[in-house]
Amino acid sequence: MARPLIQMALDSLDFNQTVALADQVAPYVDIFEIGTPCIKYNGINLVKELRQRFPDKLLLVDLKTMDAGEYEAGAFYAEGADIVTVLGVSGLATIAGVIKAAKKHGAETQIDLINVDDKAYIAKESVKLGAQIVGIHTGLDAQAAGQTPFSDLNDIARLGLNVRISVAGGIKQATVQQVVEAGANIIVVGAAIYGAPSPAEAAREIRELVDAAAV
Ligand SMILES: O=C(CO)[C@H](O)[C@H](O)COP(=O)(O)O
Repeated sequence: MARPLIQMALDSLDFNQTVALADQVAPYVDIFEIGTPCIKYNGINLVKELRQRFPDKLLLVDLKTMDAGEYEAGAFYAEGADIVTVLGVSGLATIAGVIKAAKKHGAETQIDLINVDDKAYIAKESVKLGAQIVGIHTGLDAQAAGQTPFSDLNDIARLGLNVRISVAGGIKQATVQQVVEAGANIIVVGAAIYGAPSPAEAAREIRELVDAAAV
C-alpha cells in the first residue's frame, strides 16, 4: 500500500501560534492545511509565510469555495498552494472553475463532500472534471452532534474511483488504523494534535500508527 499522507489541520486564528505549531509538527506530517477559519482570519499572508518557511511541505488552503471558483482559488494557487478545497455542494461549475485554476498552476483540487447528499454522484462527476482528491469530511459541528466520517469513507472507497481519498473529522490515534485500512490516502488530523499536551509527540505517534497500518 502506498504510504498515506498525514495532513495537519492548522485551525487556530492566531498567525504566530499557527506558524509555531507548524514548526513543532513539521517532522511528522506531509501536508499543512490552513484551516478555513484560519485562512479567513489571516488571509494570503499566511500562505506566503508557510510557503517560504516550508518549501518541501505540501500546502493545502481550505477555502471551501462556494462560488466564483476560478477567481477565488486562483490567487491562492498563485502564492504557492499545492491544493485548494472547493465544496461539493457548490455545484459542478464552481468545481470546474477551481480545477481550471489548479491546472494553470500545476496544482491540485480537493472536493470537500461535507454536507453533500449524494456523495457518490459528486465524487464521480468531480473525477470526470479532473479532481485529484475527494474529501470525506465530518465537520466540527457535526462531530459535536456525534457524527463520524467512517461509513461515508467506506462507501466512497468501495467505488474504486481514480482519485485520492482524504478523510477528516475527529481522526485520532485510536481511529488511524481503521481509516488507513478503509482506503484513505490522506489522513487529516486537527484537534488530536493541536489539543494534545505535546503536539509534536501526538504527531509523532500518529505518524508511527499511519506507517504501521499501511504496511
Ligand atoms: O476542516 C475542518 C473543519 O471544517 C477541520 O480542519 C478538520 O475537521 C480536521 O480537524 P479535526 O481533526 O479536529 O476534526
